[in-house]
Amino acid sequence: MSNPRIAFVGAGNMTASLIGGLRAQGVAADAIRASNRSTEKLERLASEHGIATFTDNAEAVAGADIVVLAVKPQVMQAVCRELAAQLPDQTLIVSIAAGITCASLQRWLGAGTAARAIVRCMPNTPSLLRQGVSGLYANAQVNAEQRRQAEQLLSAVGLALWLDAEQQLDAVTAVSGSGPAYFFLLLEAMTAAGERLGLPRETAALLARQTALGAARMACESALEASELRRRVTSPNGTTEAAIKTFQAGGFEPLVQQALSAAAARSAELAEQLSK
Ligand SMILES: NC(=O)C1=CN([C@@H]2O[C@H](COP(=O)(O)OP(=O)(O)OC[C@H]3O[C@@H](n4cnc5c(N)ncnc54)[C@H](OP(=O)(O)O)[C@@H]3O)[C@@H](O)[C@H]2O)C=CC1
Ligand SMILES: O=C(O)[C@@H]1CCC=N1
Repeated sequence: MSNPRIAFVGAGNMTASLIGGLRAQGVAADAIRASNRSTEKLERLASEHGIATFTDNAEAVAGADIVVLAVKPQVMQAVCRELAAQLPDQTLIVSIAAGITCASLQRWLGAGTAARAIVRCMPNTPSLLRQGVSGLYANAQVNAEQRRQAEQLLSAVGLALWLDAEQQLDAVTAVSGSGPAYFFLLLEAMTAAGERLGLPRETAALLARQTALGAARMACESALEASELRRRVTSPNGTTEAAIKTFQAGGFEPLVQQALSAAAARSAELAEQLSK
């Protein structure tokens, strides 16, 4: 099956990014369908991409080779139970929901059926610009062709990295799923600090944003480690050293570790709570 039919259930931000990425890669509009509870987002997707849209999830998934579950974690159980009887055993299920395990999906999609082929992914919001990164985990039922299809789907919006263990998705969520928010927090703090140091707010914001973009591109495009790139900015006894020493005296690295551990723990806790 070289041109799989893909149905998206839930037509929010992540679905809009994925469909935009697939269409930009040349996937035909008639290979893509989407459903959503309300109509506004569906109308936008239909007019931007010419895809068929539905308010009935069962209608959207009929005949699909791949069903992408892209609703919030809290409504996933109800959506799966509603679709369980509609999905043939061989359908590839791709879930992008945070903290919903393959075991829960399998149970909700029909305990009586054969084990489902499920790929769990954790993308992030830069997918909107096709600059995302996703961690992917496939259960044992996913065959080589389905792995390739899932990778192609997530690669349409950025990098797609396979994981060996489902549990690693908690760490991926902590690093890259939630990660854009950490950089935005740093931008907010740097902008406020620049303003307090006497710059107009817009100038401080522009300096901070462009610096983030330049630093991210250097980190991505250089063969050097981040630590070496940092060392090259840091003149002995200069201004950068003064700032870095202040960050470190305030416990910057252990604080980052604590923050990411809290995100990973919350991801595991959500999985536990939502599995009931
Ligand atoms: N945002 C992020 O940074 C990331 C999010 N994720 C995961 O992606 C998933 C989607 O997130 P995101 O796109 O941001 O969320 P959104 O809230 O933008 O999209 C969810 C969509 O699901 C729709 N929906 C709700 N209930 C149903 C239903 N019963 N049937 C059909 N559609 C329904 C909503 O419709 P309506 O508008 O009518 O309520 C909404 O459009 C989540 O599970 C999240 O955990 C993963 C990685 C990163
Ligand atoms: O904050 C959250 O729970 C979701 C998962 C990753 C990004 N947003």
